[in-house]
Formats: sequence, C-alpha cells, structure tokens
Amino acid sequence: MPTILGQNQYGKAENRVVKITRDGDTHHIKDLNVSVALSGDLEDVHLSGSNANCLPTDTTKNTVYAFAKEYGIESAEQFGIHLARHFVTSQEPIKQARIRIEEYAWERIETSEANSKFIGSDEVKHSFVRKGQETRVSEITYDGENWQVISGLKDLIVMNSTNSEFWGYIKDKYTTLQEAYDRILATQVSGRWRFNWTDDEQRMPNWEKSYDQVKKHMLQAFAETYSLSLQQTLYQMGSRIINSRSEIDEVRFSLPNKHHFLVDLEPFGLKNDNEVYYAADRPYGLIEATILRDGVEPQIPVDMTNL
Ligand SMILES: O=c1[nH]c(=O)c2[nH]c(=O)[nH]c2[nH]1
Repeated sequence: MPTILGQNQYGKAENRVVKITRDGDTHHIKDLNVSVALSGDLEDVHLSGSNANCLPTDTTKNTVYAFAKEYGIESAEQFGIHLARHFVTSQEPIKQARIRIEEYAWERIETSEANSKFIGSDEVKHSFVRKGQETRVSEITYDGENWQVISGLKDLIVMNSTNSEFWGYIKDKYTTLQEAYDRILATQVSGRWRFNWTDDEQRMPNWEKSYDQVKKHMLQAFAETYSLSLQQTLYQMGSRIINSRSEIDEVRFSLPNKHHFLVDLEPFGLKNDNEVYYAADRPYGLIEATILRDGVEPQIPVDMTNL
C-alpha cells in the first residue's frame, strides 16, 4: 500500500539552560526550558535514509547553549528569535523553525536584619527563590488526649549562584567528580516541622504567623550560609528554625541536590566563564536529615512522602 509522509518536524526538546550574568556581586538568572522543532526538505531523511539534509538534534541542543553564551538571554522572545533565525538562514534545507520556551522566574531572597547590616543590603545578591507558591502541608493527630501537629512545605525551589563549594570528599576507584570551589547550589525544599504544643487550647500557637516565620528563617539561612555541602546548608536551615521558633522542637528536610553542570563550550571556540549551565533533572543527590531541640525525641517519620 502506498503511503505518504505528512507533516513532520524534529529537534531537541527541553534543553534546560541556566544563564548567570555576574554584575560584580549582583547576579542575574535566566532559567529556560527551550524546545527546538525544525521542518523543511526532510523527505529523504524519512524515505531514503539519507541524512544529507539533517541537522542533528544534538547540534540544535549545542546551539542553544552556545547562543546563551554568545548573545546572552535578554528575554525568552529575543533568544527564541535568534535561534529560529539562525536555523532557517544557516541551513538551506531547514525552512521553518519553531522554538518553544518556558521560563522559570526567580526572585531574590531577602536577608535577615543582622546580615543586612553586615552586607549593607536587604537582599542577598546571589540567592534566589523560584516564583510560584510552594505547597503547604500539615498533619494533625489526636488520640483523645494529646495532639501532634506537624506542618511543612514542599516544592519550594531555591538557588545560590555562588558561595557553595564541595571538595575534600572520599575518592575511590569509581570517583570521577571534580572538586568544586564555586558551584551553583539549588534544591527543591521539602520540609516538615513538629510543634511542641500537645494539649492546652489556650496556648495554641498562631499557625499562620508561625508558618510565615519558619519559611522566612529557612530561606534566610539558605541564603546566608556559605556552603561546603548541601548537608551543611540543611543543618543550618534546621537549626535556624529551632533557634528562632520556640514552638518547634523538630525539623526534617528532604533536599534533592538539583545539579547544574557547566556546559563545555570549548568545541565552539567559546569560554564558559561560569555562565552557562545545564540544569539536570535526574539523577539527583538526595540529602535528608532531622534537626532536633536538645533532649527531644524524634517523631517525624524518616520517609515523609506520604506526610
Ligand atoms: O553537597 C553535596 N553533598 C554530597 O554529598 C554530594 N555528593 C556529590 O556527588 N555532590 C555532592 N554535593
């Protein structure tokens, strides 16, 4: 039975590119998910197996990262226009390019009063929280006598574009990781905290105010910690909460290490001066720990996924 080739397009989808622009101490982030779809004289590629008209999808990916360095990312629209024009004008068989871009917005983390005096600003210039609300969670248990209240949040995404190192770790014959003296530290916070309130209705905490304050302290500790590991940052976040909120005795965090790998731009004759990163989604390191007020027994379950 004769068949015909209908509409067709191809390209690399979901190129996660993070561009950090360093204006002295003040860093700016552009975080995009770029999908390239090309079409044109591609019948032969499908019908005869000749790839003479095929620009590899791998090349379209490299172009996204190289353009982030060469032209910067002023806006998603400007970046998309650059890419689309490039594919159509540089490759004769390519007649149409469709660039779809999702942009993830970030805002700066406001610093604590103490640190603000120290750094002379209300904002940490390299610490960001991704826009879009986290999900707030809680679990309330009552046995007729005592209450247990655990609150928390998930999907709160934060990033430090500097002040993070990781080195001095064990190296065995399977270790290939290079030591890092200035890396991006990013995580999607899942946290739970347990209140020490159990019974007296008169002395119930102000749950709304408590949540806002816990979140604020957690973010400030993330932003203000010069990190030698995500484990160390986690501990700082937890202890900042315990030390500043007397109503809370226990905090548990599950922090995926959202790896950002520097893209090798050397093959394109470009120097990547800690600017263009590939944001990997998996696999990821998963760092989990409980921080307790001294003398308190842990009660938050180790596995918080169903909490
Ligand atoms: O902060 C980190 N902690 C680790 O345990 C670890 N392991 C790894 O490969 N990278 C990192 N980063």
